[in-house]
Amino acid sequence: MNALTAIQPQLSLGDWLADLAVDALIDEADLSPKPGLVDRRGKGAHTDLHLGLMHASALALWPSFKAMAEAAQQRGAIDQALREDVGRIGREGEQEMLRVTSGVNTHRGAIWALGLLSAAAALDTSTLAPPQVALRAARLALLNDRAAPVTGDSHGAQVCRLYGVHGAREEAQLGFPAVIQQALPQLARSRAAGAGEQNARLDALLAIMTQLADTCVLYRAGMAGLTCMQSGARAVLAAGGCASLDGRRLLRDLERDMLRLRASPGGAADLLAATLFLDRLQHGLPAQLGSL
Ligand SMILES: CC(C)(COP(=O)(O)OP(=O)(O)OC[C@H]1O[C@@H](n2cnc3c(N)ncnc32)[C@H](O[C@H]2O[C@H](COP(=O)(O)OP(=O)(O)OP(=O)(O)O)[C@@H](O)[C@H]2O)[C@@H]1O)[C@@H](O)C(=O)NCCC(=O)NCCS
Ligand SMILES: Nc1ncnc2[nH]cnc12
Repeated sequence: MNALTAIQPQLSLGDWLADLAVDALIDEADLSPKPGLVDRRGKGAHTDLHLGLMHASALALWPSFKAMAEAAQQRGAIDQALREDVGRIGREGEQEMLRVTSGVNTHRGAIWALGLLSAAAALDTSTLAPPQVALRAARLALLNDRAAPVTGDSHGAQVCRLYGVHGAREEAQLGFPAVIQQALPQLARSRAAGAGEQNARLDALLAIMTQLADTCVLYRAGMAGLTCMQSGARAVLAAGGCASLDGRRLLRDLERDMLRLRASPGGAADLLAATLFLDRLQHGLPAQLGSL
């Protein structure tokens, strides 16, 4: 032990991954101006959500993310037992979220995405590059959770049937293509172009929105709403992104259209949080953790 380690608090891998997950959720919620979503300016297209609730929900999920990471560390392999541990902890996390928010669904999709990614990261800390972590999360998501209630009546399941699209489950099972192929490359491009961190993150959100079948948007605003979201996001990026004047004007137009349709891209918001999580994770373990 040296003078530095003596004054530093002990940090476990589970603590660190839960910190990253909660930070990603809070950074996503705070990022502004996001079209249709809760941000620092207000409630977006929602009546029952606000920024304080998003923060309270994110903080309440810390123990669940830690528990999912620890389960992965203890099991040490992608198998049925780990899948069912993660499913059980995720469902308990959902209950805690609903308790803290008095029944409002703030982060259902985020528990799923960040829970799988936290477990996937904890499984092998020697390979924390985003594609590898996403691939491990996909392999876990592909396993059947025998304890999961079979209802098929979630909003996501309803619109997936109606429109023949893939929702949150398939996004994870495919290795988070919206994050790996759209958001992270856009984040890097916008940073390299000098956009500034907040604009680069907004551009990453828009990159997700250009392609995603966001079941929240489909449920509230149908295919017309989804088309509006995707084409509006494409227009902003084609005009130079959120750091450009033309891009900002088009972002305002997109927000106006989303609010008119009552459309909220909650799925895209969750995947932005997943993007921010993987972006930080790839810088590796902090010194306090040492080699695991
Ligand atoms: C496999 C599950 C993710 C369940 O998926 P399913 O599609 O069956 O269920 P939904 O209840 O619809 O939840 C999916 C949530 O995922 C987000 N999402 C949407 N589209 C996508 C997409 N294409 N890719 C990735 N993620 C996506 C989205 O979450 C966000 O939106 C929520 C807020 O939306 P809001 O507009 O308020 O909608 P509602 O409150 O539902 O209604 P209205 O207000 O419109 O009336 C917010 O939560 C964001 O996070 C979707 O909501 C998995 O969750 C599962 O299996 N759950 C069962 C329990 C379990 O076993 N959990 C363990 C998992 S580790
Ligand atoms: N900022 C946000 N606004 C609305 N729904 C969300 N789901 C996840 N993040 C969200």
